[in-house]
Amino acid sequence: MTILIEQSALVSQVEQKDLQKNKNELVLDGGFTVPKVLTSDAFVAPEINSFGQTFRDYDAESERQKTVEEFYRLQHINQTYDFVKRMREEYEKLDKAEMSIWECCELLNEVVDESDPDLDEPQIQHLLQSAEAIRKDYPDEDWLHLTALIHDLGKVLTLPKFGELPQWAVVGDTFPLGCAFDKANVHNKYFKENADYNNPAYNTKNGIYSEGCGLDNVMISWGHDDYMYMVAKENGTTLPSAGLFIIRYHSFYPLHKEGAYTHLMNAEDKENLKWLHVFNKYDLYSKSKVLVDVEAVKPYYISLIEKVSPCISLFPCQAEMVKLAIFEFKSIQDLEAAL
Ligand SMILES: O[C@H]1[C@H](O)[C@@H](O)[C@H](O)[C@@H](O)[C@H]1O
Ligand SMILES: [Fe+2]
Ligand SMILES: [Fe+2]
Repeated sequence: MTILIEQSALVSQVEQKDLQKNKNELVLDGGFTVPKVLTSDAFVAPEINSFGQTFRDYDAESERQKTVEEFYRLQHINQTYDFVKRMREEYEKLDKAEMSIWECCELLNEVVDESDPDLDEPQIQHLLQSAEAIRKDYPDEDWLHLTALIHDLGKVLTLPKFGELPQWAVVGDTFPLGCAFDKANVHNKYFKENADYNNPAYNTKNGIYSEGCGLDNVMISWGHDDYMYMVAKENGTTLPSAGLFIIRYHSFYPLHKEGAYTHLMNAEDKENLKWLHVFNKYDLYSKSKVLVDVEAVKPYYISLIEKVSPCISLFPCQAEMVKLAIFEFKSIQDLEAAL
């Protein structure tokens, strides 16, 4: 996906020095500032989710609780250092299929995320709910709208055409491998059954890493975050590094919400984390049973996509997909026909 972000998106904010004292403004170390526009239409984060619980309550009795806990049991047992290494190698191959970003969004009509206690709607709704929410408060930051729109696109990995990976290999919070599992991870008791748990090379605070090594050097559990980051990089994206950081680490709740594993971050990670904190509010609290009218907002997102990227290359992992990948697919229909 080639995403061209107008330089002015960030630079123009420098001129807004007179707003710098406004507490609704994000001030970055580089001197860039991004005002949050407060209008009567501002996004208001709800206190409870659609199931009557507080958000991200993994123990509250609800219709989702058992499914979600079983998801984390499987995720914590199966995501090992070796597994992540294998998945990265598999997806780093340049085999590709092409489709438009919007076509890819529509595929998420078929995906419901089993790890999520707050939402059981098709994921296309989540993409649009989060993008619409962030758009309300940051109307001029189109790179943020786009980041929200694509941040969970990697969940297509659960679909047959993309390898039909089990949910534990695609969704849920992420965590590092190669160092000790932190208690800040939800349902962390299931790590005891992970093959890495008793490996002395991996079960100390730093494990195979050194303090401040930077998250880029850390093996994080495999899923839609890292996959989408890879897709964006391979497609030569020009999204700002904060956008890429959001895509890559938005599920790393133990770090961005609980402050665990922060000793692995470097200075650039710390800078980008500010943006992830901004983004997280819209990612989490926009989850709702009040659905976005897809057809009504489609023209805006199509124009946004056209502005930045007409098509996106995705990396399938199944053997038959790899064979087919020597062709360039212009649309999902072509892909289906070839299958
Ligand atoms: O259940 C959710 C969902 O899978 C999100 O897409 C992910 O980013 C979150 O971290 C996770 O808690
Ligand atoms: Fe996500
Ligand atoms: Fe999300």
